[in-house]
Amino acid sequence: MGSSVFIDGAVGTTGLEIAERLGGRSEFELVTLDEARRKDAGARREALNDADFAVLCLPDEAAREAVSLLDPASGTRVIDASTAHRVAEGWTYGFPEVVGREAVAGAMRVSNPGCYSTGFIALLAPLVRAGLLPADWPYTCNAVSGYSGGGKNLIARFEDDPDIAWRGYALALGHKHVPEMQALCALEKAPLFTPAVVPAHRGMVVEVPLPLSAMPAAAGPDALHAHLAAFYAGSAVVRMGSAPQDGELLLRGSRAPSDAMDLHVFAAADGSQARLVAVLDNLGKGASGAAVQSLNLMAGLDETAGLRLPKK
Ligand SMILES: NC(=O)C1=CN([C@@H]2O[C@H](COP(=O)(O)OP(=O)(O)OC[C@H]3O[C@@H](n4cnc5c(N)ncnc54)[C@H](OP(=O)(O)O)[C@@H]3O)[C@@H](O)[C@H]2O)C=CC1
Ligand SMILES: CC(=O)N[C@@H](CCC(=O)OP(=O)(O)O)C(=O)O
Repeated sequence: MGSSVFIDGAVGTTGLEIAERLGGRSEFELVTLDEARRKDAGARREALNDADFAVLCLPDEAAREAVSLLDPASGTRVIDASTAHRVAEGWTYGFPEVVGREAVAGAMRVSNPGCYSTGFIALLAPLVRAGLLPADWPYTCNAVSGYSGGGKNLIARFEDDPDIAWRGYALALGHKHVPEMQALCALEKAPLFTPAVVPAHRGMVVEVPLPLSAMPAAAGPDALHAHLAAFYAGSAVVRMGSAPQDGELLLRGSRAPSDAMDLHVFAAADGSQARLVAVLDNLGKGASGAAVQSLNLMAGLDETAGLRLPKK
């Protein structure tokens, strides 16, 4: 029999997609609670402590509660999809390509990265750590997400009001992903992050514009591209994207679900400016795909088992 996996929040957007990726796999035995008991603290406590792995697909408060229901002696290993433990002590950040596969494989507590943070960290962390971009620069990050990134409530909002063409938010800055973006990239200053939602169900584009000629100690675009390509050479999930046709990058509303992430380095011909761009699925590498990748590693399996990795 496979390892038991309890999904707390199994009927939510992220939970359903994790269950889909685990369904039919003999290495795991899925445990969920029925409708009458799924929010019952006693039933959740029992399921959490009985499972080999618990995957929390809950709002932050409910995720904190789930952790408080765990008996440390139970040995249950946890993956939390919420923001609650991303920079918390004792938690491993579930981005194996960046923190190391062994760190995730051996962890008891793994915090799944935020969707926007996944794109930002994939682009910047290797470059800043290698000294190809400065750690003390005030970076900006512009991003758009499909509305499933906001879970059931935002899905309902966009489906009820098809007239919304663009929704800017976090207008007072300080979006909840900023602390993990700053910490994982070892940045001295918090990035200025401007997220927005577009009327597509899934998919996202995360961009870091770089005024290279104004930045002290910044490498040129070719060196940035070469370093990212080498850094992710061993990954089937994070890839360098192919050059867009006709000079445009499109996010299609009909995009199929994907657990891959494609990175691009676009640059001015004279190398004075560049745009680092990550294209991913908020429900794929941005949430459920990332959780399954970490779960695979924690269970000692091939990290890509059960993932949806389309050709470029
Ligand atoms: N959607 C995305 O693209 C991403 C989501 N995440 C994170 O993943 C987590 C889940 O998000 P998402 O799936 O989108 O959200 P949803 O709102 O779609 O689902 C959350 C689920 O949790 C259930 N729930 C709430 N409180 C409790 C409780 N006390 N006990 C048991 N179940 C509870 C909800 O129940 P009910 O159905 O009754 O409301 C709902 O089914 C969040 O922390 C989110 O920020 C992270 C990255 C990307
Ligand atoms: C479009 C949208 O609303 N996106 C969510 C982030 C989704 C995500 O990554 O969730 P957690 O960090 O909560 O786990 C937001 O900006 O709050």
